[in-house]
Amino acid sequence: MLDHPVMLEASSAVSQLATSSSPGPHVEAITAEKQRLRGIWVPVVTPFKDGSLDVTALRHLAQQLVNSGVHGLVACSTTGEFGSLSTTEKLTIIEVLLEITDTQIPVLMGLNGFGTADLIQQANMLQQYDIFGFLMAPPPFVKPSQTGLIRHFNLVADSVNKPIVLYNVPSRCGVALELDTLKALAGHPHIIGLKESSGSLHNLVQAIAHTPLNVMCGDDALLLSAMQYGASGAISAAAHINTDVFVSIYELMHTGQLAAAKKHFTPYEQLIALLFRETNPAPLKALLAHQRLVEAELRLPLSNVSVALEKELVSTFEQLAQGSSTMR
Ligand SMILES: O=C(O)C1=N[C@H](C(=O)O)C[C@H](O)C1
Repeated sequence: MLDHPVMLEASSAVSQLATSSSPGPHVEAITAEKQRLRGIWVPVVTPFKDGSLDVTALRHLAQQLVNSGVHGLVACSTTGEFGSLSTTEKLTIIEVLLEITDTQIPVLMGLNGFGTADLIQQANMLQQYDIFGFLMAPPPFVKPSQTGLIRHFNLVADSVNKPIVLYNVPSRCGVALELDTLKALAGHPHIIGLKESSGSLHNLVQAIAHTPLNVMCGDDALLLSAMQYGASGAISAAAHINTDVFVSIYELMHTGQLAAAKKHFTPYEQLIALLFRETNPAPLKALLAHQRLVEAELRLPLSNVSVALEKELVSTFEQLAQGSSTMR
């Protein structure tokens, strides 16, 4: 792969950056951006129709999320089926989300790949867009050591002039970002946050207590507990559904109204469990298709949920809709 001229360039950038780690003049701006990493951020599903990117549905869905008061959007994350998207499709998605948010709401971009040099190259191309920053997990399948991860993330962070939000999701990556690794990475001026999706409240609390990172809950079922312990908000796939309710829950928690937040959140617990019973985003797409927001179409190897789960999702959603007139 390194024979390609662009890859050679990126590889030499890696060697140069390995010895330097000086923050640039944009560091103060990045510190200000940290204030924006809060609230309910939605990792937007990628709508497909007859095998192609459904730009009309994406535009409509994004507009609906913005109208519902969401604090940020994430493009091309796990929920966005990044692994099945071409570079051209990723750029179209970014363009659509930036057009709809019109600089009013930050858009984070999933930065995914296997090798450091490749990620640096991708990041340099993507940062020409007016995105907020990058959401970055450890490379899946590779299982680097924690030392390797620290060098990897620092080199990518050195090469960009935008914020990076780390993404701890060992179930998908095969390796965790351990606390000492987070502490080390938090020293980089561009690394401002963590999406904690290990499913462990303990890990989330440790990251909040021992690092300066803004910690976003990445496990929808833990939203309330995470915020009780000081999470800045959530990057929540479930918040595609009745987004305004999730925004209200965040606002209530943010203002210390736990009982009221609980009253809103409890009815959603069953729906959240169903949304993750089969691999996200298949259940979510089934429910969004029921709402006629997207087609129930995924790209292989992801496939549609079972008929039984689809029925359960729809009936749980309808029950929520019936109860919502009193809750909203
Ligand atoms: O794509 C995301 O961002 C999220 N992905 C998680 C997953 O699919 O494992 C779930 C979380 O709600 C957000």
